[in-house]
Amino acid sequence: MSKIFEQKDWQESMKLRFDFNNMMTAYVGENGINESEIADLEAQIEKAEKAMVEKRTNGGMDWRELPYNQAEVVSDIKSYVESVKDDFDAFVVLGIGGSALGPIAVQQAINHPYYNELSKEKRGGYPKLYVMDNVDPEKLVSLFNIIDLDKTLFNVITKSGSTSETMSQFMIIKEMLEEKLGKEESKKHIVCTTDVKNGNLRPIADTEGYKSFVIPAGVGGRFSELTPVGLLPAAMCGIDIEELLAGAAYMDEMCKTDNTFKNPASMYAILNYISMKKGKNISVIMPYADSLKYIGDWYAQLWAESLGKKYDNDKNVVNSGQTPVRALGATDQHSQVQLYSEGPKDKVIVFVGVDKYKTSLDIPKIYGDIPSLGFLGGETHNKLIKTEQMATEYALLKSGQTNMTITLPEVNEFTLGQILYLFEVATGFAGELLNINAFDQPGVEEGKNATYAMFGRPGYDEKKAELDKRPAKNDKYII
Ligand SMILES: O=P(O)(O)OC[C@H]1O[C@](O)(CO)[C@@H](O)[C@@H]1O
Repeated sequence: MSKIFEQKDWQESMKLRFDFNNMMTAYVGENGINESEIADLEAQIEKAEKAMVEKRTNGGMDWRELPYNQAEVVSDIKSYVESVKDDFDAFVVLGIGGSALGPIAVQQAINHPYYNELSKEKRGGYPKLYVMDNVDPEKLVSLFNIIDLDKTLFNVITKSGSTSETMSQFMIIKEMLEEKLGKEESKKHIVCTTDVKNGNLRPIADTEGYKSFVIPAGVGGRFSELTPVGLLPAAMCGIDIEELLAGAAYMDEMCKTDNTFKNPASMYAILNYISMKKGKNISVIMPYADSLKYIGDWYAQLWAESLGKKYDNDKNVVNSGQTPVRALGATDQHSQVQLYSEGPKDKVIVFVGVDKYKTSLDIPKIYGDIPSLGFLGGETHNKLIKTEQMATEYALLKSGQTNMTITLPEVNEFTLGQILYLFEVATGFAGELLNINAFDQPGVEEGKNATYAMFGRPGYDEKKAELDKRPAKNDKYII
């Protein structure tokens, strides 16, 4: 008997739906998009499609093969997890950006919302998960107050192998472990995920004898969730990583068609591209499920770092991109929707809905004598959140604010794999339409280099001299 998720019917029932009616002029009015505007882009769309295929064939987008080429990696991860999970109560990820946001998003989506507070037995025998993605001293010190080093496994994740935030956390923890447990024993408490050869972490892992996993060379940080970057922390929390990859593969099939109106990734990119050209420079992602809240954080890095570029591929200054904003339904209806409804029409709102929540919650049939409360009684929170989502969609439609909805039949590994992969392909496609490089991030270098110079890193004397020449702050402007 095959497992349920391998059954074609079940997969079909778990297919994501992408509804872009409310992006179209026929529905949202003058702020919307006409089909003719999409038709006018035919040549550009064809060029983008060709570039996507070429990049995929020539190794320019290795992340697209991840759903298919990781049988050995998955097996290595699973046997490693089985061999260590009983020894540890906590699994701590040390990473930042693409080396942290995916692991957080997937774990929050799939597991119990209070996973860390459950007993180990209720966690299926898996350790608690903590993700340390900052160098705020208060946070790390506070972690040491609640974990027991003897029972903690640290996963140092860095694609470049050199990120100061991650490597400094590693340095602190390595010394603490060695002081407490001795050099030999502490090795069992560190597992590294990094490039096969580049950066400082690979030689350190090899010399120290740490267990390590590889981030494939052609996969950049924000596209790396489906590599051991995300797969190891997910498997360590009992998440079915084969199912995640199966969902991504399923979405890959959906994204192969050159029929734009059937291709969710290219349509997502096209609609946002046209919107950007019209000055809609904000991309609001608003899931109606707490479990999907952190998908917003992951998406924010993907969309912002990939599309926010000064130059296009022909070296023209374009200052492209859309600012991602994270919101949560229904919570942010009571903080941000006023702006979305009546503020500037400079946004595309992306609702992410769920058909079937993991649980159902009845509202008791009480206060029937108070009509403004009684109407809630006898209903469910499931119906209430769904209704609020539809009502907000309607309100934004009425106010002329372009919006679209992605619906997951359920939140599970298969649907999560689909949405992650959908956003990745859409980002690549948007990059092609914008004629920019969606896979680099030159804009973060200046800040990094200035940090190195101020911190006295060797080789940064020139940058230090440049910084020293910057104008002194004027007291007049400091209150
Ligand atoms: O995985 P790494 O190499 O430590 O990088 C972390 C993050 O830093 C960035 O390079 C930006 O500074 C992101 O692209 C990346 O996800």
